Amino acid sequence: HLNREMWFQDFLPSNMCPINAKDNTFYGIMFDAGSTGTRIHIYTFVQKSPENLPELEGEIFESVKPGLSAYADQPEKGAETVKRLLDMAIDAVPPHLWKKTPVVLKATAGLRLLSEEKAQSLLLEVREVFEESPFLVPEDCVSIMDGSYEGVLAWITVNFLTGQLSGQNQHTVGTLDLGGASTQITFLPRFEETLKETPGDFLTSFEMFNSTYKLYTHSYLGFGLKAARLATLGALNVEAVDGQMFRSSCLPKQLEAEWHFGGVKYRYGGNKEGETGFKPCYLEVLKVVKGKLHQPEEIRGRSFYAFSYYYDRAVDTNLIDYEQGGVLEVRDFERKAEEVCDNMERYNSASPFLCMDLAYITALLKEGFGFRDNTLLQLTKKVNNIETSWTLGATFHLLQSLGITY
Ligand SMILES: O=c1[nH]cnc2c1ncn2[C@@H]1O[C@H](COP(=O)(O)OP(=O)(O)O)[C@@H](O)[C@H]1O
Ligand SMILES: [Ca+2]
Repeated sequence: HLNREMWFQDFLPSNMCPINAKDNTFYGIMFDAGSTGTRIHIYTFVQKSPENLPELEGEIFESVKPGLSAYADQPEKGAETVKRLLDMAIDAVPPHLWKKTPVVLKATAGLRLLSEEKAQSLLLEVREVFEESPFLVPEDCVSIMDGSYEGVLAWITVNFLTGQLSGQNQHTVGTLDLGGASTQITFLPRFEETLKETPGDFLTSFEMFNSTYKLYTHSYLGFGLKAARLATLGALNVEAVDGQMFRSSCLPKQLEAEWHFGGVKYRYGGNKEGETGFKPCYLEVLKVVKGKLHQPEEIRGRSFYAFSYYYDRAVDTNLIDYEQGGVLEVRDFERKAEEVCDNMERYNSASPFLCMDLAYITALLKEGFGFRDNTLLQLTKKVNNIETSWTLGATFHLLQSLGITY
């Protein structure tokens, strides 16, 4: 369970407090070592006077691909990618504040799936990079984050940015994060019934503004979009993948190609002789999710914020605008999956996995979590120009635990 500190009361969304003079600026650096990429988030906070609350002023964001787990056998090279991103922070943070600016890296599903030994040697190399930097390096500066934190911290970010964690009328929103290797669902249950019928390890409590929030949250390892591709192909947890050809009705008939994920090379292709298209494809992806996820009744009637690969695939298929995002219904993903899967030749300039990805997203939402066709999804990349990522929630926690904010 999360600790029950009240770490939010010192922060207000910057749009709620007009910014005047920058009397006192401070920074926090959070690295997201995701399964498909490594990202740096450099947050700027302004504390105008001791009695005023610090405000989140802005963010500098940069990312590199692939993620650390692709360097499982070359940890030093992996750490080098982190170093290059950290050099950005050297430029962004004024020298006199370097020593007061904490830097932390949290890894998610990519490293969770590696062997303990390989993951630890990667983290060790990153730690050395941090220790050689001029920044404040806390004791626990590099780690693999627990999946339940990932969901809760993203929920905090979104609800903080939308102003739901302050003031009276709090209408918190649930969050859906679809990563490469894992996926998270998080919401604040409104009904006693939900708490009763939910397994204990899906509930996480914490306190803020003198209220205790008991969140429903779960991270499904192996249910991220890229892990789901492997599962659909039947290549997940297969010992000797070398040379083996994995085929699917979700891929263009004539396709034969190679794909690298998590340091492993996979050969995959279409159903040359057999069926292709939405119907057979949906049956394939259904096997990956059916009966594998907990379905809280309450989410059927609620709307959710969705980001990461939900956002990316909606952009790729023109369901939403890249800059604006937008509101979709679950059935919009299904319609688009049908359109793409039944016309793969027309979409062959896009990723060969587009049909599989859309079919999987549809199956995950409908058959996995149990959402309705008309459940509303707010697709969001940024709120007030800040990335919707667990990293902001993690930075609040970090600053509070270091006593940088009171
Ligand atoms: O800061 C961010 N802003 C927006 N999207 C992000 C951010 N960080 C990660 N993503 C999205 O997350 C997805 C990749 O997931 P990731 O590599 O984090 O896998 P994981 O969460 O399973 O470890 C991509 O869709 C990527 O665009
Ligand atoms: Ca992620």
